[in-house]
Order: sequence, then C-alpha cells, then structure tokens
Amino acid sequence: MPRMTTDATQKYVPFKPVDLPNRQWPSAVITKPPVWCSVDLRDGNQALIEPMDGDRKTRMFKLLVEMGFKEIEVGFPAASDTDFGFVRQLIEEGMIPDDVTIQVLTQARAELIERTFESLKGAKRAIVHLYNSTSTLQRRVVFGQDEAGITEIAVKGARLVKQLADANPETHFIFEYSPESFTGTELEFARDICGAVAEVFQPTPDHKMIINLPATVEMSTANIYADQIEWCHRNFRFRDSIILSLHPHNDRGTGVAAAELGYMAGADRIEGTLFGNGERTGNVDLVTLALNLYTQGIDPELDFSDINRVRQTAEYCNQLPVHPRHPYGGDLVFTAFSGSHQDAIKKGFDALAASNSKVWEVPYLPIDPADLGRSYEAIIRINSQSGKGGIAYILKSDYGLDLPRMLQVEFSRVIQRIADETSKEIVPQLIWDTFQDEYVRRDSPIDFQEHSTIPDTRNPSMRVIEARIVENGQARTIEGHGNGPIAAYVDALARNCGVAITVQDYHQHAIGHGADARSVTYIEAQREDGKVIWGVGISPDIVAASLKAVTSAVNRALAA
Ligand SMILES: CC(=O)SCCNC(=O)CCNC(=O)[C@H](O)C(C)(C)COP(=O)(O)OP(=O)(O)OC[C@H]1O[C@@H](n2cnc3c(N)ncnc32)[C@H](O)[C@@H]1OP(=O)(O)O
Ligand SMILES: CC(C)C(=O)C(=O)O
Repeated sequence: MPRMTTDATQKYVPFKPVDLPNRQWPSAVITKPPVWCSVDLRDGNQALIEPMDGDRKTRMFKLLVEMGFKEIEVGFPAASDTDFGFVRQLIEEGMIPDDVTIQVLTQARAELIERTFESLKGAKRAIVHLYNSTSTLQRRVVFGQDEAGITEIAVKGARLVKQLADANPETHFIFEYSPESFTGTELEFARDICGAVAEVFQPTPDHKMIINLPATVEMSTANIYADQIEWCHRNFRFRDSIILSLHPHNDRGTGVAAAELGYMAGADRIEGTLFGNGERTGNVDLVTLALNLYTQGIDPELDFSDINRVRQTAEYCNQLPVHPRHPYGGDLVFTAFSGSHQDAIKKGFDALAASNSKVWEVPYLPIDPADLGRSYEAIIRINSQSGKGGIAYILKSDYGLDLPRMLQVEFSRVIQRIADETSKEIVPQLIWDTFQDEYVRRDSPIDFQEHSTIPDTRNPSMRVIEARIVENGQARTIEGHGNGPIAAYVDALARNCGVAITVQDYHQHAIGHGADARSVTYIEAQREDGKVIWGVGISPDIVAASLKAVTSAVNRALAA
C-alpha cells in the first residue's frame, strides 16, 4: 500500500484560533429561523458542468418561491447573456411575487456594476451584492495589492453602486457587501473594509445593508468560524444597521455545523443552496439546515412537505444526482436494513400507535418521513443484515399479518437462508411468496377441504368432527373428537393419518375489513419427539383458518 509521501507538517499550516476568551456562542440556543437566501441560481449555477438554461432557471426560481424563499440570488447578470436575460425575464414577465426580493452579484468593477444595474431596470426591489476578495493569500497572489488597495477596490465599487441606485429611485435597492475569502482575512481588516463600505452605503436601522461573511473556502473547524462571526458581531461598526449574513462552503464537510454555530454566534441570515450544490464540495445545504431546525421544534418557514419534488427539481435543474444518503432528502435515509434497527423501529411505531402522545419518538428516525411527504413503505428493507423484526414489519405493514414472536424467529431463518444464498435484497413480494409457500400453501401430503362438527352424543362437552381431506391425492373423510374443532381435527389426523401432534399455542386475528375480511390463525405445534413446528392458515371462515393452520403444521412436521 503506497503512503502519502508529503510531510504534511511542512506543507500545510494549521489554522490559527481566534483570541476570544469571552465567547458567548457556545451557550446560545437557536429559537427562530434565520433569513434564508437561496444562491442556487448563482453560486450553485456557476459550479455546474452545464450552467442552467432559461427553462431550468425558471423551474428552479418557481420552486424556490413555492418553498417560501423571500430572498433569491438569481444570477450574476454581467457574467452572461443567459444570466442577464433571465433577470430581465423575471422583471418583464412579472414573475417576482411582491414579498420576494431578487438578489444579483457583481464584482467591484465599473463595467460589471453598470451592466448589473441595466439588468435590474423596472424591478420593484433588488439586493445588489458587491464583492471583492480580501484574504491575505488573494491580496498577495491574485490582486497584488495591500490592504489599502483592496479597500479602494471595494469603496470605489460601493460608490458606483450607490450612485446608480440613487439614479434609479423606482427600485428599492438593498446593498450587500461580501469580503470574499473572509475566512482567510484578518478580522481587523474584515472589520475595517466592511466599515469603509458601510460608510459609503450609510445604512440605518430602517434601511439596513447586508454584510455577508463567506467561508468562501472552509478553512477551519466550525467553532473557529463561529468565533470569527462572534468577533465581527461584536466589533463591526453600524451593527444595528447591518444584517449579518453567513455564506458557508463545505470544503471540510462541516458547512452545516459552521452555519449553525455561526448563526448562534450572532448572524441574522444564511445564504446556501438546496442539497448543498455549489463550488467544489458545495455551498451549505439549506435543506439540512432548515430541517435540523424543524426537528428541534422550530418552524423553518420553508416548505418541505413534498421533499421528493424538491429533490427531483433540484436534480433536473442541476443535472446532478442527490446522494441516496443525503440528510432528509436521500432515497435511503428512511430505510433500515439492519436487524436491530428494524426491530427498534417496529417497536417504536407500535409504541407510538398505542400512546396518545403527539411527540415523535421512533428510534433511528429523527423525523417523521410523512412530514416530508415520504411514505413509510421503504422504511424497512430486507437483506442478509436484517432480522426477524424487519421481516415481521413488512408482513404486517404490507400484508396485515401480525406474526407471534416465535414464528418470527422461525420464519426469519428461512429468509436469512435466501438472503445468504443470493446476497441480494429480499423484496416484500418475495417475503410474502416465501411465507405462503412455507406455511399457507402447505397442502401436501394432506390438503384440508371442508369440515362439519356435531355435539358428541356420549359426552355433551365434546365435539365430533367430520373433515374432508385429500391425502396423497386420495379424497377421504376423517372423523375425530375433542373439546373443540381444533382438538377434534388433531384427533382425527392422529387416528386416520398417523400424525400425532399437540397444539401448544394459538393466535388468531382478522386481515382486511368488511366483506373482504379474512381470518389468519397461527398454530404452534409439538411433534412426539418434542420438535416445535408452526402452521398458518388463512380463510374467510374463522374455524377453517384454524384447521388449515393445523394441516400446515402437520405437513411441515411430516416434511421436517
Ligand atoms: C467566490 C465566488 O463565487 S465569487 C463569484 C465568482 N463567479 C464567477 O466568476 C462567475 C461569473 N464570472 C464571469 O463570468 C467572469 O469571471 C466575469 C464576466 C465576471 C469577468 O470576466 P473577465 O473579466 O473576462 O475575467 P476574469 O473573471 O478572469 O477577471 C479577473 C479579473 O477581475 C479581477 N477581479 C476578480 N474579482 C474581482 C472583484 N470582486 N472585484 C474587482 N475585481 C475583481 C481580478 O483581479 C482580475 O483582474 P486582472 O484582469 O487585472 O488580473
Ligand atoms: C461572492 C461570495 C459571497 C461567494 O460566493 C463566496 O465567497 O463563496
């Protein structure tokens, strides 16, 4: 096995923690959702192999509006005719609801800012999002500028934005500034450059500006991002006139944690995308963030009641699949294959059904799939890792059979054998067919046909049974007596067919309702040698179901 030859200690520099001795965020509790801003149509779009065309953009925009987003970054109008044309289409075709504000991004370059404003002509409201990069690395290698030079780019850009906004009073403009690559920027410089831009925009508590602090590249653990945010929250000028916004990316795989801790640290707003599409490892995933809030009893004010449709639309627009294990939305996230999980889920559902509680408490299911429009159908699926609880769950939920515990144990061995032999998933239909072959359709060598009972004239507490059976292809009528039809039938089988069993246990319940209702009987029988064997019978007639169950046990006893 080859090893990484690079000495990491020489090649990578650890991120310096923030000196914030009095940090407050670890004790903060989230009680309300942030202001959400979707950047699917901009940051998400710019990371796609094929950026969205007009149709895909429209589909995504409509979905975001339907879900309840009130701020949507719809593009980088100066980047392409597609982006520009889409902004024009939204405005000219009146597609922007009154309570939704579109947002557009621009670099701090005059020609790009001018083109951006052109795209917004006629809009009722718009957020103009200006950015330039501020990190030590980008200052050095991309811009070749010191702090003053970088500040000058931002301030010049902001002045032009302000001037063009003032010249277009028919639109209510909100200003947003991002010190891009904020996570690699000294906090004092971030404070100063944001202060200089705010000085131009002159925000007030009634007309706030947005300052967005992006983890353009996620460079540290989430607690350090939270420290950075709390530091800015405490030290920024104009704080009461600023909406402090987060824009986490997910390079270290902790974008969601960073957003949650950053929000606890004093932010007001979060920019991200559905299912986390975006540059490299993506933007922060708003689906996960919002539903994390929901599972804490907080209304996220975004609608996920049909999460499959949200996912399908995102997949169509982005032309990228959502991972089957993606939190909340992935195909497999409400599915348990492993036995102990299935057993606990089944017991959790049973306990919930038996209680009056409204509180969702099912082991291994942190959210009720039904809240997301997901069905319970796929919660339990069977393979070689599964156990009796999962198999019993499928037979109950799909076929209405409530197997006694010891029968679950016996039948699970049959399914386990198939799973081991095939190494494949065992779908519900195969479980059902196997169950029927193993128990319900066991009509050889003895096939029960029909019966009648009459009181035993010699002993009024006993019954005599006459049962018509087919044994090894030969129709016969057999007779026996006992204290009820089951005992009498067992007696008849012992006398006439030479099979002696004793019935140890008996369970019966209905399947279905009304005219279609049938009865199912489970019989636990013991052979003369002590071996325990189960039999199952299903019939519209209660007694016939029991006699079929006895026949099933006898046939299985003879075969064993
Ligand atoms: C972190 C982010 O996601 S930021 C958003 C990034 N998104 C995109 O880049 C997608 C859309 N972009 C584009 O279509 C193009 O890059 C355009 C149209 C904006 C600009 O295109 P071009 O001018 O041809 O080229 P390019 O993007 O390479 O420009 C880089 C130049 O802009 C400068 N620049 C980059 N960002 C900024 C900024 N925010 N403000 C001012 N100048 C900037 C660079 O220093 C460089 O200057 P130089 O030419 O003097 O070296
Ligand atoms: C423009 C900014 C907000 C950005 O997309 C980023 O830093 O990731």
